[in-house]
Amino acid sequence: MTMTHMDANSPAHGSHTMPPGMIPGAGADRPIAGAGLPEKISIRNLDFFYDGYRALKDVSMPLYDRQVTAFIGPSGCGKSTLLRILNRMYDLYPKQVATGEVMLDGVNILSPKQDLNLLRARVGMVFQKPTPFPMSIYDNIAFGVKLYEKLSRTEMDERVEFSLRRAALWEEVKDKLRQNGMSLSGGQQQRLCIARAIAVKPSVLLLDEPTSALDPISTAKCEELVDELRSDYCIAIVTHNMQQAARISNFTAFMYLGELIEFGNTEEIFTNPTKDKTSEYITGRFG
Ligand SMILES: Nc1ncnc2c1ncn2[C@@H]1O[C@H](COP(=O)(O)OP(=O)(O)OP(=O)(O)O)[C@@H](O)[C@H]1O
Repeated sequence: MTMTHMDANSPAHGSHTMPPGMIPGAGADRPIAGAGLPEKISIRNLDFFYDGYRALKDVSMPLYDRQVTAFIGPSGCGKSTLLRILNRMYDLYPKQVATGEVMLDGVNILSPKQDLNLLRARVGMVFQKPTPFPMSIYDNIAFGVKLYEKLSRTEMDERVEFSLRRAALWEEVKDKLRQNGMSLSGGQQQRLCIARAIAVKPSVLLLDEPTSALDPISTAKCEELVDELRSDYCIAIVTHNMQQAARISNFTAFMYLGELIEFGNTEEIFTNPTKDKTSEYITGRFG
């Protein structure tokens, strides 16, 4: 695959007829890293406001299918805000508004017509702190599934096993499925949350600093898991840990003060960034 840079800092002019692998307004619409890969999500001219405060400014970027994209940047640059838009988490708060387009499989999920329950099944989210429900390991998984599907007992058993296996937790919990999910270790709880997200058959997984509350061994396990999951899902991960971004992502988006400064192939971003700001950040000169 030929990797070239894009100029994500250029003003974007939304076009709906852009060939795949081009970003509207990216320089002279040059090909970008990942050209030719299928875009699961296309973010176009996205602005976000917290009660009038503009936290995201004209962000445009692709999230490729079966690839991991890391959002990096200093505290407050808008990483979590961007992630939370991708499953319309912000909709819970009346004074938070997104404008622009977030196309998921070609459909704008920012549209008021978007069914939010359906969206959140297709776009699963895992938070920084493990958040198992205060119920059994089995029910932690089954609870969400029941909201969307009517499964027989056998089918549900199979779904629970499938999800726990996929989250690399099955071997550790298969003999104690009726035990409370809160009794697991932090790392196991986080994998349970990943299993819970997987159980409703999403195609996108959003991970908001999923390892920042974990010890090094649990972190390594979680990173291995992300590596395995990339073959089936489009994954976006917010991380403060640049080594982690370099280890596990295929693409990296560097953000600063609500703007997307640079997007590209992770190796290129870390070894040969095009923007001074990116270079300053990844070499630890600020942030
Ligand atoms: N609920 C809120 N109300 C008002 N402003 C907010 C709210 N949440 C975030 N912001 C502001 O939006 C901007 C982006 O915040 P966001 O949490 O997305 O940044 P971040 O890059 O994820 O930061 P961190 O790495 O510290 O988690 C910041 O200026 C922040 O102060």
